[in-house]
Amino acid sequence: MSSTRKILLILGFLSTLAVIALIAVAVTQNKPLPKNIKYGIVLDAGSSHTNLYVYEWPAEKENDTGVVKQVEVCKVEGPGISGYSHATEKAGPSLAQCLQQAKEVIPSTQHKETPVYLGATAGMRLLRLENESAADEVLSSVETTLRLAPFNFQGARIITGQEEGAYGWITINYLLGSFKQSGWKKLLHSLKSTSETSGALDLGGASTQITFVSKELSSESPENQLYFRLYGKDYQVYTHSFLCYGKDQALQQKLARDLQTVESSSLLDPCFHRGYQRTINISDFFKNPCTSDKKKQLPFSQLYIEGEGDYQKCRENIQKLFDKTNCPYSSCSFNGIYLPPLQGDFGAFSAFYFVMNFLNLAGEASPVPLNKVTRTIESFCARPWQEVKTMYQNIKEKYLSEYCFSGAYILSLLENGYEFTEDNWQRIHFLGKIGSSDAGWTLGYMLNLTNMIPAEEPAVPPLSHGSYVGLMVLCSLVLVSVLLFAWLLFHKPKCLQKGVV
Ligand SMILES: Nc1ccn([C@@H]2O[C@H](COP(=O)(O)OP(=O)(O)OP(=O)(O)O)[C@@H](O)[C@H]2O)c(=O)n1
Ligand SMILES: [Ca+2]
Repeated sequence: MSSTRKILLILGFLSTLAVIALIAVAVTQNKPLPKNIKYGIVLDAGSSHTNLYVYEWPAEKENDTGVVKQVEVCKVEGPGISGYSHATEKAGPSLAQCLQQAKEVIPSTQHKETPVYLGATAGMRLLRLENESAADEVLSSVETTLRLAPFNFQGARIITGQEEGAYGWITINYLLGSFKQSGWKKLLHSLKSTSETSGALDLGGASTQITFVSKELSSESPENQLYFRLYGKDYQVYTHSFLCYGKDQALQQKLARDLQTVESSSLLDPCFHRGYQRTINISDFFKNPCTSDKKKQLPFSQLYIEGEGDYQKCRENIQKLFDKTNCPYSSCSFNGIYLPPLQGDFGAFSAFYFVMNFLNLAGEASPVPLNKVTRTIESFCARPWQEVKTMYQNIKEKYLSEYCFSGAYILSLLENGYEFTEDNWQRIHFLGKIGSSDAGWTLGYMLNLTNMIPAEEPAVPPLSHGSYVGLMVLCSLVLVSVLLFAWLLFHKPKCLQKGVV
């Protein structure tokens, strides 16, 4: 064997060894470390009920988008915390069972470091207007209970309508991955220019929020304008929260209007099914800040409501809740509130979803056209109460009896209030969950308070661990093949040489 051949053989052998070593190091050195999971708890103290959410995320990926997910939701028994205004000391203890559930989900070694937040929404905003000291007592009762839990208490407060709108928008766009793409996805998205955000529509029991990115640069109404810098991008967002326009309070407002013209203590209501009856107490009715301006002395203390099941009449009745007469801006939704032109897709959640989902109109696969939605709600309202009740025996009577009103109210709010049309109706997507997480303001609230959404894009390697190892292996294999090929080409072994028999 010639000396050059020997050197080549050694070189070939050494490079094969080097490649094997390289692959071994790449695979072992970059093996992901065992997952270090963090947890966070948010209580959504809504007007109709309280939900406790447990979120988890890998500690080392805290600043990435889309890594936080909901692992548990617990529905607190009984009314929302604002419902404890006559027994404020009972508000806190009502949360005990769900806190116990959170203790079981989160490993006990991590209880102390797990932040817990409580945000109260429109029910408590109303209670604060009606009876401030009762609202304070309710909040201090829930604070006492939360401080006694083994978690890291971070506060219990009434959030503003603006915050509620903004955090709902952050939640859905975080979960939909609209904020940030990394690596190849980012390149693909910038080519397709699809990195748009979705607007957020939230319908609660006592308030409703509309939030979306608006191109209208000059802000006519600064209180509706929010600026965010998220993952290195600026967002100009419009938001408004309508107190008293959640579905329960809208019904109260409608009834308060009806009460202005009733002649006796019984009322024929087109928004309830034929055969349905309900009694309301007049004494408490006008204490509510949503109805107090319609206060009227009546010669009876109870109102007997009887359903009529007439969708068209119900729509006309509800439409009166949206005052379109005065607009001090270039454009308005209703009640003189600024609304820039609607833009982009919208995610509609909470009662928007509960109601449309019940009516099979959420259109999870593809949006249901507006005329079909109208026809469906119209025929649902026309069904007699006995028939509806028999058909849906496992649905709470309170919810079931109001789906006709709610369907008509949702259409009225979207069509008359915000002026969605047949065309852009298709851009509304009714959604309950995105992945495993509920759509709502709680996730966005936690992301903000734990500083998990950076203003600037974090410096991340362009390739994921898997792609990096894959590329290493591929390059190494190519290298070995080239070397082997070169060796074979220049130093054909005897057995491959022509003429050797
Ligand atoms: N399966 C369900 C669940 C809830 N609801 C109704 O939907 C409304 C809104 O519920 P939710 O979004 O939970 O409101 P809250 O958060 O309690 O109210 P707010 O946000 O205004 O404080 C309530 O009237 C509730 O009765 C319903 O019709 N069907
Ligand atoms: Ca809510």
